[in-house]
Amino acid sequence: MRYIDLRSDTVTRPTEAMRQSMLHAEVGDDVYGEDPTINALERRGAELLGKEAALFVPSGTMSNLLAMMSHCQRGEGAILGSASHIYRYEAQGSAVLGSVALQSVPMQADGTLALEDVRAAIAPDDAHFVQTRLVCLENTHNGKVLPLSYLREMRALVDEHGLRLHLDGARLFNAVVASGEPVAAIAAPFDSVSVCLSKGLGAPVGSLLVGSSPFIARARRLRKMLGGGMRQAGILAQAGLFALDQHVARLADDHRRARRLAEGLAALPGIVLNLGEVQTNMVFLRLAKGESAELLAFMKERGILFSGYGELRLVTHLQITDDDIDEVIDAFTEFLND
Ligand SMILES: Cc1ncc(COP(=O)(O)O)c(CN[C@H](C(=O)O)[C@H](C)O)c1O
Repeated sequence: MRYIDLRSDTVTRPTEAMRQSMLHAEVGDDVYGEDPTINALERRGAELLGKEAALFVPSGTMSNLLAMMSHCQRGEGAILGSASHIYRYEAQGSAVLGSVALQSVPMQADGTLALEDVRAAIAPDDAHFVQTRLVCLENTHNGKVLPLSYLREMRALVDEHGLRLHLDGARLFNAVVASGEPVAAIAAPFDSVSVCLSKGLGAPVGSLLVGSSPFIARARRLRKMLGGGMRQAGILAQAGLFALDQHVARLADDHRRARRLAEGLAALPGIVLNLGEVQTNMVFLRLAKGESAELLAFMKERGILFSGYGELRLVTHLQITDDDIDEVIDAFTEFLND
């Protein structure tokens, strides 16, 4: 059965054209630095984001973990949002494996961290406290784009305190396409950026961690320590190169479909949805009454998948078509009329 799978943009599958491109990728042993396709992808990532170097990593979770462990020594602290992926959905790996103290602050509705909350969370230089070293942001966060002006304000704050700034840019290119800002401009305020190739960009595997040469050299050693050293992974890196060439501009299609889905659902009685929050490929909604579990079961029977507990999340991506959007709106209409 073909599902209309709106659970996440992590479910994207390589297109036939991407597979063909992967088939002929040149490969080598990446632990020796000899995989020409991985080397090309890392160069491309560094150039695109305006940084010195980049590292191809098997997942966004590992990419963020390497960033945290490369910026922070054992016992140092990182300030991040209480609803951020690093804090909530990466098994607190940077605390468990990197001994990084996670200093969470509330996230604003728009995905930002209030500057005053971050300032207040910076530990005093006193042996009773951790030494705060890093601040982490996420862009997009739950599909929302952080304003460039805000990123620059946060840069000024971290500079004021001699801290570093990391971006979990799992969906950075969604932010680029939605904002019209060049990717290098969004990356500029950050010391390091993690970018997922395996979400909306449609590669089967992988992320790029981008930063200074010394930072990436340390991250590369830590990746090996964590067992992330790869061999002939140029086959996967080629998918990343293909995605950067062919799948960035088309993210606008995902955003358009998410908007159309949100407008269709918002018009239905019994759906609680904030259209203003639909800025890229994610639609969040609640039922005015009734159980989400019942809705999810009803939809699954009709070959429609999405996720969430309480607040439901529907994510458009490469494999979601205009007809799929119509079908989902019709299924919601049927559910609500029952
Ligand atoms: C902002 C952000 N940063 C990092 C990651 C981790 O990427 P992977 O480790 O899955 O490659 C994700 C994955 N997010 C996944 C999803 O959205 O379905 C799940 C929740 O892990 C993410 O959303």
